[in-house]
Amino acid sequence: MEPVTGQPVTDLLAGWLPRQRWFAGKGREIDEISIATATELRPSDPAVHHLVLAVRQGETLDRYQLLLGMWDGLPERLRPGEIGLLPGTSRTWLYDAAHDPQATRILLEHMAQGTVVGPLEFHQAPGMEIDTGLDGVVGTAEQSNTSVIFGDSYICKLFRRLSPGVNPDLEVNLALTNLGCAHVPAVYGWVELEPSGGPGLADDEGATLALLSEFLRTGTDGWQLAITSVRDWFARSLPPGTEPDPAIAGGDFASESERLGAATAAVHRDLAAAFGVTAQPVTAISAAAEGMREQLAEACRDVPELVPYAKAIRAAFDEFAGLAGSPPFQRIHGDFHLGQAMRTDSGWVLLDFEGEPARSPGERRAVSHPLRDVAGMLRSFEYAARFLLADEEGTSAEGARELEMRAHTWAKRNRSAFCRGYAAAGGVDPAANSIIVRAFELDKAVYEVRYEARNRPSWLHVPLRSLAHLSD
Ligand SMILES: Nc1ncnc2c1ncn2[C@@H]1O[C@H](COP(=O)(O)OP(=O)(O)O)[C@@H](O)[C@H]1O
Ligand SMILES: O=P(O)(O)O[C@H]1O[C@H](CO)[C@@H](O[C@H]2O[C@H](CO)[C@@H](O)[C@H](O)[C@H]2O)[C@H](O)[C@H]1O
Repeated sequence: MEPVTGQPVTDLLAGWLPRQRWFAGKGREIDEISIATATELRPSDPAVHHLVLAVRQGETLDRYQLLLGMWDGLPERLRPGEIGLLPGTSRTWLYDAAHDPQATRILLEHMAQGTVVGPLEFHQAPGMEIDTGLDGVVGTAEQSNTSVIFGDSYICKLFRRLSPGVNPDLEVNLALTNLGCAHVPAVYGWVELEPSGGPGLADDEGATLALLSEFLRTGTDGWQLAITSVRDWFARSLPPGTEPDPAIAGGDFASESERLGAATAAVHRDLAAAFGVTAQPVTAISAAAEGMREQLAEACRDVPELVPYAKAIRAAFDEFAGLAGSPPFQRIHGDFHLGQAMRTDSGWVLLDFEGEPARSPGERRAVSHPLRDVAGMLRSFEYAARFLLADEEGTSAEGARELEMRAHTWAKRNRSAFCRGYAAAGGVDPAANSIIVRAFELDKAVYEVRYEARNRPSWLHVPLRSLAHLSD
């Protein structure tokens, strides 16, 4: 294989990276890319190298992983991963080998054998046996990383932006699998970058590179189920004089929401058992409120559309800060929304315990109030109910009012059902802690405003519209 570490390759990657969904530094200039580690996994036909790229953007140094494939003449089936022609050659193509079953199978083989290749440590979970005879296909879900699905058996998440230390998704899934929790996918294996994995690394903690989990063959993600229900409710014609009640819609989702609430409480209970519960000093709530205020100030600087709501949001944070007591904090999901839960034939399964992509590794693993997850899911019901409203902008004022009212009734019904299920299964009762829930919801909506402005500007109206209601 030709050298993969030269300037022409990094120049090519500098053009390709910002076009990737998973690249977290969009909108900021790339000052420098260097190759921190390059590990040959296969010498030829196709050659496959595992790369850790160190990407400097201003003060920020991020690390990303890439399975880099190289072919003479790229076959059509690998076009989705095309990076470009290796400069100085006329037919040697570089491509993202996550799209190549021949390359991704190597990951399974190494995990099954528990091999160490250079700085890469492959692991098979205790008591599991990985079938290495399966072809991998890149998943099509909207996601922050890249997942490769192997037959009906496994899904392997390649963490793209590497955070130092063990990734909480691996840490939590492994701990809950060991406890026998029925609401997370079983862990089959993982890959780690050993500490001090090469030049250009900002730390010496190593990183989790990949997580191989049970593929939930019968699963449908909660977001898809919820928006199907919303669409059904929006399309339903109501006989004149009928009270608009989403319970009568064919696609009513409330009993699923209630079961999802119960599954969330069960996962919180297992997280507390696995990682413990820590009584916080009386200052914990005011410290959390301070974090919320800081995020709000930064978000207002980044997204001016948020400014009109800031005063009311700050007032809710102040009310939260004034609460007395020392709440028990514990590990939580951290970025809980409908897309992070799958309904399978045996119930709800929670996914992706990585926390919010924009938070620091320390924040993602920090203990917090479990109602923060509840608030995350409540925001998601708002999203599901409201994101379709923008599509209806051509409708009359009366039609728009009707849809707004339907969105409101759908969200209210499903929010209540989720909270009911959560409390009935032993979770902290959201209804009895409305100041806390409201502050966490507003904090999440502020995060979302920033997230949407950076990643999906056409969705920015969704959290902004909610803020108009929430900050009333
Ligand atoms: N174990 C699994 N079985 C089936 N599908 C899964 C599984 N884990 C994740 N998915 C699908 O992949 C999507 C993205 O997964 P997620 O862990 O949230 O990735 P990311 O952290 O990259 O956003 C999920 O919304 C779901 O549709
Ligand atoms: O799933 P990720 O860990 O990548 O989470 C990020 O992306 C989510 C969107 O894909 C984003 O979630 C927001 O949009 C969802 C609808 O697509 C909605 O259900 C959520 O409530 C809303 O927060 C999440 O915030 C972000 O961290």
